[in-house]
Amino acid sequence: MTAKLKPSFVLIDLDGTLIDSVPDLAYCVDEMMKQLDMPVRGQDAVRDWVGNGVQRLTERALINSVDGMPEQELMDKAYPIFLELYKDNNSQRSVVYEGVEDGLKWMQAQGYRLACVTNKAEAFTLPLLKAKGLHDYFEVIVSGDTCAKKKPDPMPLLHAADLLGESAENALMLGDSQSDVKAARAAGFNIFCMTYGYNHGEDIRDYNPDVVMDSFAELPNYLEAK
Ligand SMILES: O=C(O)COP(=O)(O)O
Ligand SMILES: [Mg+2]
Repeated sequence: MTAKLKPSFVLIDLDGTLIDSVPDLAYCVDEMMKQLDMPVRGQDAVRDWVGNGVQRLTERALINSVDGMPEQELMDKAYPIFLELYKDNNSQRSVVYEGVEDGLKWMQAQGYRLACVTNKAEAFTLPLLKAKGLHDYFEVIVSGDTCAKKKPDPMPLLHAADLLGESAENALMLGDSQSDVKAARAAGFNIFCMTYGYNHGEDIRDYNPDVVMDSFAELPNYLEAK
């Protein structure tokens, strides 16, 4: 990409983009597995399973695979255990990526309105953003259970645009996964992706985002003041 963009507003993904939440998610997955007398999965496996919400993460942990479904009976037993654990272990092990806070401040100083759009359920999104001091950067927060559909569907992105009262045309999404790229394309947004995030073990470059960045510190290379 050569010319700098001047998007109408900026939507930002949470897990793998703003915050490395895998340490807490993996802790909860492994504690759940122990309670079920099943083998623990570890952070490396969990990192490849994040991005489609906590229900899908629980299903993947139970079958130890990104694809497929567990027996309903096992899921019915496991999911409430995971929810209870994640309620109490939502942020203490999670870390805001380097450069993120300065990048958020920089975008605001350029005149950009910011929204967060995540597949994480609202009961976990809001406490995590608050605990990490990021909540107040966002005018709008759309969680995984805010709309009838999650990313990769464009619905949560378009809902955020609606809540901001902004046109979806020429908006920008910052994300880390193929769900972010697909949702952004379907909504007609530009999409920049972070190399450090989670994309089910695949290189995000294979999904052709407009820009691939190693840090929010690179944003001034691609955005001009509004
Ligand atoms: O999988 C989740 O719970 C959330 O993932 P996201 O913040 O990257 O959308
Ligand atoms: Mg993500």
